[in-house]
Amino acid sequence: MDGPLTPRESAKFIAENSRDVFIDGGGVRRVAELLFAKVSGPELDLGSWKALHELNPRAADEAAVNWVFVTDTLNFSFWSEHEEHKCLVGYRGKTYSGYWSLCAAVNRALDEGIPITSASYYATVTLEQVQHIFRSDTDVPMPLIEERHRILNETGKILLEKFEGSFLNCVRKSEKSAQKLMHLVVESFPSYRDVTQFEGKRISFYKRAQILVADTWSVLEGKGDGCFKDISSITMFADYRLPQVLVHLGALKYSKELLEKLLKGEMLSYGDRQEVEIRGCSLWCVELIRDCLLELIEKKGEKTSREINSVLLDYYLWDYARDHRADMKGIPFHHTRCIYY
Ligand SMILES: Nc1nc2c(c(CN[C@H]3C=C[C@H](O)[C@@H]3O)cn2[C@@H]2O[C@H](COP(=O)(O)O)[C@@H](O)[C@H]2O)c(=O)[nH]1
Repeated sequence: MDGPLTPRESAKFIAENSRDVFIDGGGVRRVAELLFAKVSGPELDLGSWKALHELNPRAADEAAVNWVFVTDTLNFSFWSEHEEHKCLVGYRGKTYSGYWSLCAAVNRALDEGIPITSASYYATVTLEQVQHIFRSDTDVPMPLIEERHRILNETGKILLEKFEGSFLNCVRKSEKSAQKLMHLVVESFPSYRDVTQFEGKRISFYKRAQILVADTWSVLEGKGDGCFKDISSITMFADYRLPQVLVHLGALKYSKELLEKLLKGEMLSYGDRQEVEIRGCSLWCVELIRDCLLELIEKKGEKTSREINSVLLDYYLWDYARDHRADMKGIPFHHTRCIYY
């Protein structure tokens, strides 16, 4: 049986058939212009992955690659039903929420001498140990903690069996191809198989596999084993924050019916038509923004040796969403509880 459409093909197909989510051409151009002003700045640069984020590893060694692997294996579903009542993790004097609470908990465990990034440890870690490692400073635990435990055991065992316990061996098997690495990850690790149906076709988003490839590229600083010649083929990562920021910036629009549903905080299930339309149109929207930005650079003759790709645009927009949380208060994000994003 053929594999699913690639994430890019999936997104195009969804955008062409979407009923409740729409891409706004004017908004796409405005976001491209916002990004054009940053094109020579520090944010749209590979180095920002370390420079702007104190919890990310400083090193570019095997331990750092294994830090990225365990973190992206658990990189899903941090949202809470009530924004003011959520999981928080204090680390080195700062309090972290959402995705960063995961990274803070991993670094706290390492400081406590718990080898949470070692497959030989997390392949057999117990639920109680996982609950301790990812404990919250509030009475709201990290969501899906049992699923996180199951996935750690499953993923650790496979990494030991197939890749001698180190994700760097998986990277090296991909011969510096981002696509080969993404597919090797999806074939080897079941929890990364972010695949569903739309209008009778099998489609893929591979959100965690794509961000894993991107974060591996970033932690290795685009050099050596991380010098992926085809990194530009990786698309944005279809999570629940990017749609919110794209609506906030006017590049994406929801139908009245869908907006009302989201404002009520109604849950959407993984694979629901509207959930797929939100993820697919967001992905396609970022592809169009990238195309528009590259045209602007060409037209205005902005001399930049720098590579502009969907990964760097995604990182920038995700960080923008983080930094503009207050401005985005009125813009709902869709609530889907799953292990894929
Ligand atoms: N599209 C996209 N989705 C991303 C990320 C990241 C973390 N990447 C950072 C690390 C290094 C880079 O420089 C990035 O700054 C997490 N997520 C997703 O967001 C959601 C969590 O959101 P909140 O509840 O607000 O923390 C959840 O689905 C999670 O899977 C990204 O970069 N892009």
